[in-house]
Amino acid sequence: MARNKFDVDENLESPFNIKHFRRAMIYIRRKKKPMIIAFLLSALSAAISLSAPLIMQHVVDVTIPAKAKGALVGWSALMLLTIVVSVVLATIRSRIMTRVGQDIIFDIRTDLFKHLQELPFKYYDDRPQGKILIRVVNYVNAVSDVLSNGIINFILEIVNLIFIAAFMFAVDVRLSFVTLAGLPVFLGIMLLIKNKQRRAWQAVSNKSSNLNAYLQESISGIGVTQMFSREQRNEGIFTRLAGNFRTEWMRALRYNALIPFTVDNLATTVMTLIYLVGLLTLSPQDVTFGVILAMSSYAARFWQPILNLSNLYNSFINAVAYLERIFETLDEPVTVSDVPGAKELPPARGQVTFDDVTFAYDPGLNILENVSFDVKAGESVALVGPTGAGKTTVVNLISRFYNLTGGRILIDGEDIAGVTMKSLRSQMGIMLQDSFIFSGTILDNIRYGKLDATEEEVIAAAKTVCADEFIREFEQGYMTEVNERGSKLSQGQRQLISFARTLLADPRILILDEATSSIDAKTERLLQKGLNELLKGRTSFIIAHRLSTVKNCDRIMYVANKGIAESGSHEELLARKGLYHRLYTAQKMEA
Ligand SMILES: Nc1ncnc2c1ncn2[C@@H]1O[C@H](COP(=O)(O)OP(=O)(O)OP(=O)(O)O)[C@@H](O)[C@H]1O
Repeated sequence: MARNKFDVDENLESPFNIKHFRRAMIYIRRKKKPMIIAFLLSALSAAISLSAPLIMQHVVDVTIPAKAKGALVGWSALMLLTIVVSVVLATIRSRIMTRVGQDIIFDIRTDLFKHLQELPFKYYDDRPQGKILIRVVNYVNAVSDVLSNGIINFILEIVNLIFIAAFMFAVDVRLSFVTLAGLPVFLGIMLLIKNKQRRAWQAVSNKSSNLNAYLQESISGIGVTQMFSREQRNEGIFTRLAGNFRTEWMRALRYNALIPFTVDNLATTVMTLIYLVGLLTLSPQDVTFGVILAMSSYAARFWQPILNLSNLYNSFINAVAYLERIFETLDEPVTVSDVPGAKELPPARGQVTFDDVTFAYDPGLNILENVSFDVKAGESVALVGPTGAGKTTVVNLISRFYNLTGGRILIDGEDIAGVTMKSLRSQMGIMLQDSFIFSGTILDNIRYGKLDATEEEVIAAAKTVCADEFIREFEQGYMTEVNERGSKLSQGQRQLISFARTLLADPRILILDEATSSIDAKTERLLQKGLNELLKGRTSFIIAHRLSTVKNCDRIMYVANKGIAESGSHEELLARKGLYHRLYTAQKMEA
């Protein structure tokens, strides 16, 4: 059951959690060196630019009244130099930090992808793909700047603030307190909106996730949409989801905009107060024009880092909404994995035993109950039965795509729960009805079964399963580029490629799930020869609705009522005149 359908929001985690940032530090710490360099460059650049008001004060109060033209030129040149140096330093820092930001994106994304590759089928069963994609692509992008520049700028703005305050207090203590008077008001407003703002950004992340999920689903199902002329209806759904996103975005921005608005107004009020208090206390010994000028410049500078800090705070709040989703994915347990001390499954002979196996996808809803059977090495077994009876489930369990609810599955007497996944799956070949084709050449796609296979081996495998002929008909032959999911190829062609891929992998246990259903009768007859080659000496499980394709199997198991209702050879089952007999006669009559 899909836990997070495209129009169902993912649960919001309620309390604000600083642990997400602490955890993000793992990525940031790896970039400690360039970040320290960037920080020092910024601090230097800030300190240099801070000396400008002091120069200005000296020029207004001393150099100009003394009419010292030479000194004036000297001070002007120094001022220019401070500007040039701070710009150069800022540029170098920006280069370093862009790289750091990209490195952090790279690291998080690689970790996410690695983890996603290990997550069990159950994880993918439960959520729309679009909601997974958005985490790896968009969310990681969204947090990169905060985790790189954001951190540096945060420290820098604090240092900047301390510097400015120190310079300010050095010039005039009274006027400095006037400048600080706006701070409590500002902090009060921040505290008031903090939680609402965070929830608003969480809602934005949910709505963009929903939108993405629907978009992804719509693109995947475009054929069905057009066939059933559902375009208008889908457009309506999309518009609704896009509208939800817009509404939440606007709401979140309202909170964000409130902060600079407050800062701007406070800064203006403070400046006015400085002029007012300054002019009221103006005296040649105490508050000179130079002091007022320097103080108003510092006051403007003092509120600038506060504005920057509040903008950074906005970005942090926004990033938390994304970080919690990213870490949630990284924390998703790999429930189907190697147990501690898992051993290698030795090269298998191929005996498969189900020992009292019970299985449920969703707790309490058993699909198989207390199923036991034993398949000898090299035996070919057909699984037949009504739709939804559990045939695919049986073969998915042999490959350990899911954990059992009860019982054991043994290969050559070895419980598959105790062997490494790699050693187990490398000995199994699975061919599904929807053979997946990756973007790349046909050659690459076949070679997927054995990465070090030579071109000759690939061609030999293709020949065995009768794929060689159609591949050569393409202008580029084996080098023909196919798109993701193989949309350039017919379903049957995709299956033949997948047959070749599996043959190349040379598995001991073979699973064919409706693998021949899309191949026409003529090709299937041709393929039968290849298929016989493929099956030779291997244990095989063949799921097929077309009974004509499985009657030669050593054993036929009729899956029904949460277990194996009938088992025997074609002849035996026909003689029994039970479920299989009924199904077979029904199909014969249809033919
Ligand atoms: N990922 C899943 N999550 C929850 N339930 C599932 C999942 N996959 C299958 N099921 C349910 O398990 C039951 C058995 O499904 P399974 O695919 O094994 O049947 P099948 O016999 O192979 O069917 P078919 O002949 O149509 O391919 C069905 O009732 C199905 O609804």
